Amino acid sequence: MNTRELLKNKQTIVVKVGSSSLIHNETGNLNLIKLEKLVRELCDLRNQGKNVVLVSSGAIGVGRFAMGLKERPDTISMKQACAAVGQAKLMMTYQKLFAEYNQNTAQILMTKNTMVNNLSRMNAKNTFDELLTMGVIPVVNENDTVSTYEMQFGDNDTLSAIVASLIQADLLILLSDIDGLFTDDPNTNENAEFIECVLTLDQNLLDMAKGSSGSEVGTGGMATKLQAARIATESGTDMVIANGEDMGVIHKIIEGEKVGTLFVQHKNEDFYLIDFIEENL
Ligand SMILES: Nc1ncnc2c1ncn2[C@@H]1O[C@H](COP(=O)(O)OP(=O)(O)O)[C@@H](O)[C@H]1O
Ligand SMILES: N[C@@H](CCC(=O)OP(=O)(O)O)C(=O)O
Repeated sequence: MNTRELLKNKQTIVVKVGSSSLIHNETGNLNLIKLEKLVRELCDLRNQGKNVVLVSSGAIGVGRFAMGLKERPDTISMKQACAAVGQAKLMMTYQKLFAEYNQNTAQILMTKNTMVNNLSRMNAKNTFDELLTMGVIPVVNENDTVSTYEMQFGDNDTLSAIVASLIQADLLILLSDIDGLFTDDPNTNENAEFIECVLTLDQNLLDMAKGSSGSEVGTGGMATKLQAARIATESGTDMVIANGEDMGVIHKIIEGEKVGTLFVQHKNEDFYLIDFIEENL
């Protein structure tokens, strides 16, 4: 059986969706068609008996639109205020859409402290485990409203890999505005070539990922996605980066189709998530 075929057997799946996949670039408002399709795909995974966690960005972008801000907020307090407005709106929209399929959801907002503090981490893990046992889909985001630099993950690519590692998920899917990893940023280099599968994350590969985002609302570009790949694969979780333009890509991945870039897990017994967070984030 090839590596793609093995994705059919994944039982606990974390799906991360970036702001660029949820928000219309032209207007800054929510793309309800995409959200609706995302929700349908996730509910179908639940119908297949799989455990599902959604890590959703978009709080700051949605809040910015609601407040009528033309520019990206650049101060911490402005970002926090936008996130406070936007997270509530985002969650309200998710709950409405999930309710159409009778699917319960829960909101989990995390900071770096949630992970580095032993008690908080254990509480978070217990909550995830209990929710998944009850068939709920947790919707996770960074707690941007209270996060300042010292306690921030800073991007949801990293956060989603941390969540996948915490709950020992067997697959992490990052949905972005790009088909996967290329040899260079295809938005600036037309000769960039698509990479279908990555077995080893070496320096050569890390150098291909540029940090700047391709959209008005995204954060971190490809660099944070490769950092996520390191956390996931060393924790024993396969990871796929795919294009969220068509949310149908989720079932294609689970059916073993060759879409997106697959990073094959190679569990490293010497990889300690908390050490990694303290040393790198
Ligand atoms: N090597 C690379 N391969 C693919 N995309 C890259 C690469 N380097 C940089 N990028 C950029 O990363 C962007 C995706 O990241 P980002 O905008 O943060 O999306 P998201 O909101 O989905 O997290 C792409 O649109 C692309 O411009
Ligand atoms: N926590 C922030 C998003 C941070 C982030 O990583 O954004 P993205 O690059 O769009 O996944 C928010 O909800 O606006």
